[in-house]
Amino acid sequence: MAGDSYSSALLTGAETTGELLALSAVEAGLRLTGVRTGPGRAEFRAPLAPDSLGPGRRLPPTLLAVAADAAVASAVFAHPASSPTGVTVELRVDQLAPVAPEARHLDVTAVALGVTDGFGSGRAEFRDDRGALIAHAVGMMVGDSDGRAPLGPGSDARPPMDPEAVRIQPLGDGSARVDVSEGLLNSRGMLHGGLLMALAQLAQEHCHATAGATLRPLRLGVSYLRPAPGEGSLHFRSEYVRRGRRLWTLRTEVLRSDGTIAAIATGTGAISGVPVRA
Ligand SMILES: CC(C)(COP(=O)(O)OP(=O)(O)OC[C@H]1O[C@@H](n2cnc3c(N)ncnc32)[C@H](O)[C@@H]1OP(=O)(O)O)[C@@H](O)C(=O)NCCC(=O)NCCSC(=O)Cc1ccccc1
Repeated sequence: MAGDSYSSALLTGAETTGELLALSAVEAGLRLTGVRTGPGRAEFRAPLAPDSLGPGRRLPPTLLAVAADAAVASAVFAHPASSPTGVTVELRVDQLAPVAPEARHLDVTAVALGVTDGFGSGRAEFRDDRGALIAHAVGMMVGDSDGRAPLGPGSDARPPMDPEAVRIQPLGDGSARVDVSEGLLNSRGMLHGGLLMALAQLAQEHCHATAGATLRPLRLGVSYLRPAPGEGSLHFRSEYVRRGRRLWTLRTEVLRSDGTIAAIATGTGAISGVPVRA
């Protein structure tokens, strides 16, 4: 399958998204597999290695963000009223609870909430294998109904992504740089939307560390304004919106090398370390 196999596999009546995700480099690198799909619905599963969890037994940011994007996109593009292909324009993830110590896999279930005039919204629930609700995501997709071709020359025929490649280069002023490599691209040849969210999370953690604080992430939302190209570098520039006694909100602009904004990420977290204020 070429090009937009991501969603077309769902529409051609595949019983599972496994065939698709086996070919999808980013999802395969995270061992995220499709369990089943149906009209306006998609289910995914990923193993949870005990040593892969973050502080407070949080889901790894990359798995959380990529699974959110993949699940919501799959559900929306599998909706009978949806265009078969398209892109993510808004994605928000709320982290609700830690993963149970004995949990060994993650189940992600997504449903399309509605598709109208080329736009579709969906919601995904993340549960550990004890059934506990860990996180939820909402997203909005826009279909390719205006006839625009995929960006290309993307391809799914790439080796699985190395999760270690999802990293930022911290800069001294609290901002960060990311060199976009081929392993981070989706089938359209642009930076995978879930990976952009994960990189924004890492960039925000770096900014908090520069401010001397540790935060427990509660919510991260990304607006995808323009495609993030599949080569070159991106600059993640962060600025605090508010620093309260319990909650801090940080806004991160993701800038392309031409200076235009590819995305805006807004994250809210709870202070869990003692902040050092200027
Ligand atoms: C197109 C739209 C969604 C809506 O735009 P509209 O309101 O209709 O406005 P407009 O048409 O003015 O375009 C706005 C700007 O965009 C540019 N441009 C647009 N189309 C193209 C093009 N074909 N090629 C090149 N550039 C294009 C256009 O030049 C303009 O730039 P300007 O402002 O003049 O400098 C835009 O917001 C966008 O691309 N956002 C990023 C979405 C994104 O990257 N999502 C994450 C990845 S997807 C994912 O993860 C899910 C998935 C996974 C795996 C596999 C498959 C899916």
